[in-house]
Amino acid sequence: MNAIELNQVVKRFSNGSQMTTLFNDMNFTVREGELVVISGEEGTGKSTLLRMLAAMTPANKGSVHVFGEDLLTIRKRTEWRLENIGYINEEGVLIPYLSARQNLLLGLKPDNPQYEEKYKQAGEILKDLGFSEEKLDESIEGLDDKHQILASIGRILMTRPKLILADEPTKALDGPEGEAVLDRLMNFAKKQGLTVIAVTNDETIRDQADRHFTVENCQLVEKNEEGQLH
Ligand SMILES: Nc1ncnc2c1ncn2[C@@H]1O[C@H](COP(=O)(O)OP(=O)(O)OP(=O)(O)O)[C@@H](O)[C@H]1O
Repeated sequence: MNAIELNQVVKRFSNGSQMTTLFNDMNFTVREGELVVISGEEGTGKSTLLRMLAAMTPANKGSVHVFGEDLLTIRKRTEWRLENIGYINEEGVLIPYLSARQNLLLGLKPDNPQYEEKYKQAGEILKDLGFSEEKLDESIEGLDDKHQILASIGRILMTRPKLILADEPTKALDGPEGEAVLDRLMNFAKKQGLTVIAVTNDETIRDQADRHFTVENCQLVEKNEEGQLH
């Protein structure tokens, strides 16, 4: 099954008397389990694309299907999003005085029958993302920026999303640090067979992706390794 199918999508915004067209008759298909990177200039609509895929903003024309669900007519939008989408951006929300593991377990009481399983799952996710055993139980405020971002990502992965939409989550980190975080995320997704659409200009991460697109002339244009059209 295709994870994503966009057909003839038009997306525009009006700012007063001015109309900005971001996408015009745009088509985009992603298979389940693919890792896709989208890069390109500021303001071309990359974040808007991710928000359309998360049913957070509708297309003006055309059709948007995610895991077979028609996002223009979907009824239980919030539930669907919580069940299927892991939306990762710069704004991680963590409780600073709790540990990374406790943040992943938020809302779950120790007497919940699922607690033990979730406790184990939280540890596994954080270790897969690069946490050492002792860092799992250190409070968030004692962790470096890289581990704080990884913990935010871990919290999103706890909901077992099928589609990860990552909008420059490592913008605040230095090149190699940010790269290491995205690398962990990509490896996690590959191992779990998750589908990923990541917006980043990091070339190393781009090389790890199955496919790479840029937004040009209101279209998603697929690039090969040399940055040329297929
Ligand atoms: N809700 C909105 N209302 C009006 N205009 C909007 C809205 N959301 C986005 N835009 C406009 O659409 C354009 C594209 O924005 P978007 O954030 O999708 O681009 P981007 O490629 O992700 O850029 P960046 O790399 O800066 O995040 C911008 O000019 C922005 O001002």
